[in-house]
Amino acid sequence: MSPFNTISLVGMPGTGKSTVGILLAKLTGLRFVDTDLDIQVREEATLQEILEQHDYRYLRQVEEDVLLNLRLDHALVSTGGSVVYSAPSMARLKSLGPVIYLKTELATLEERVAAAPLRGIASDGEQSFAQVYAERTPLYERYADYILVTGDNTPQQVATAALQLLPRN
Ligand SMILES: Nc1ncnc2c1ncn2[C@@H]1O[C@H](COP(=O)(O)OP(=O)(O)O)[C@@H](O)[C@H]1O
Ligand SMILES: O=C(O)C1=C[C@@H](OP(=O)(O)O)[C@@H](O)[C@H](O)C1
Ligand SMILES: [Mg+2]
Repeated sequence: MSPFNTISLVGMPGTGKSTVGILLAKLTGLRFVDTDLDIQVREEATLQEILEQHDYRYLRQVEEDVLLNLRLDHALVSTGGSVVYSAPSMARLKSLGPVIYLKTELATLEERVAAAPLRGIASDGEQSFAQVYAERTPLYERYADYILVTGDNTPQQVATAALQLLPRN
């Protein structure tokens, strides 16, 4: 039996929540839940289609509905970057277990996101990526139980470092 119940990863798009999350699920013996995928199944549309057919506020609302209703026990939860705009979602995640903020420098994130132009961001289209980073950083820091700076580490190294941060029951 895993010594962990629920562990959540938060952070900017491109920081590695999904990539590191599945590796950390394997290291901890937890199920892997990527809330972005549950949003897509619920809406029968990709995130990009949801953003095109509605707007970022709608995506944030769906994200909150999914976060509040999804089964999250014994799960490593990779969230979408906009989850921190929902206080109820963050309260639920924090009540279930530690929240780890994966922190990556802006320039690295910009490169990763530019390499995948169809991954949408749930923010006002008028905002630059740097403005979104500045707006969200204090939110990630506020909700984080642990802050893990990813640096130049590989996803496997980040997952191993995350495991070392966590207390065991
Ligand atoms: N530690 C890392 N080093 C190099 N590339 C990474 C790292 N973590 C993630 N990536 C790459 O960055 C991109 C975004 O990763 P992803 O896991 O989808 O981020 P998120 O879920 O936080 O948006 C992917 O192409 C992934 O392979
Ligand atoms: O940060 C954001 O606004 C978003 C991040 C995406 O997830 P990742 O953080 O996994 O890229 C996804 O939830 C959606 O496109 C909105
Ligand atoms: Mg992701």
